Amino acid sequence: MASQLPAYKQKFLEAATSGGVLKFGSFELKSKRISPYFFNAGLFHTARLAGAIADAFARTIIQAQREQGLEFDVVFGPAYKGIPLASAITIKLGEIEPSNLDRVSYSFDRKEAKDHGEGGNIVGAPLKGKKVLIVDDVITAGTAKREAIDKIRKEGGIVAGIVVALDRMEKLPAADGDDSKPGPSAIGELRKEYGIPIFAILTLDDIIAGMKTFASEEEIQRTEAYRAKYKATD
Ligand SMILES: O=P(O)(O)OC[C@H]1O[C@H](OP(=O)(O)OP(=O)(O)O)[C@H](O)[C@@H]1O
Ligand SMILES: O=C(O)c1cc(=O)[nH]c(=O)[nH]1
Repeated sequence: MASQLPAYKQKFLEAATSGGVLKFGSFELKSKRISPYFFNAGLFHTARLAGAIADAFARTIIQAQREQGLEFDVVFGPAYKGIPLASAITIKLGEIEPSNLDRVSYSFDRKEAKDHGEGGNIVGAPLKGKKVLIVDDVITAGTAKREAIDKIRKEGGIVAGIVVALDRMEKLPAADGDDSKPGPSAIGELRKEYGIPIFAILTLDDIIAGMKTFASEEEIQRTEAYRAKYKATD
């Protein structure tokens, strides 16, 4: 239930709801699935909402450091929505734990390489030899995270883990295109394949539990039906 979430996650869910970040309707995803809900992290654009998402990420990251030994030098945000996240989270980490975390840098990629000036693909901290933590808004099929991992490795970085605002808890797209069959989760396969830890502030289950207080019965039913259709087996 949403009321059983830790206070900082509950606060984040309330910020997402009050900021209109969580939308209901019909949305085509990067994976081409048609979803009745959409988490638009681009709407965390006011000082208050940008602070709220950065705070929730920073607390999740610090908890993962304390409890699971997560170690990193650079916070990397994949273009585009990961870019403001990486810079805001880095500032927040330095504010919350200056003695330990004001040494952390941020970095992000360009969707298209720049061929003049400093050139290249990466803006911010160089990644060579660094432990790199990927931060992003949402994980659905994991495609964007695989692309980010490839880019970081190509630059000589070591991927330390991934933190997302929302795990949609979806199965990997089926190789034969038949999404009606059960399948493993995008997040679980990434963990196994790359041997990295992955953390999410919220999951679809948290959102559905929270929806009882702010969404219509029809929106809840459509979101539950989508979860039943695409939820991973693990
Ligand atoms: O788990 P996946 O199936 O990869 O999908 C989720 C990703 O797709 C979107 O990014 P997109 O590449 O559309 O870029 P944007 O940040 O420019 O919106 C979204 O911001 C997530 O990062
Ligand atoms: O899978 C996606 O493309 C996606 C889902 C979502 O909820 N939000 C988003 O920005 N992208």
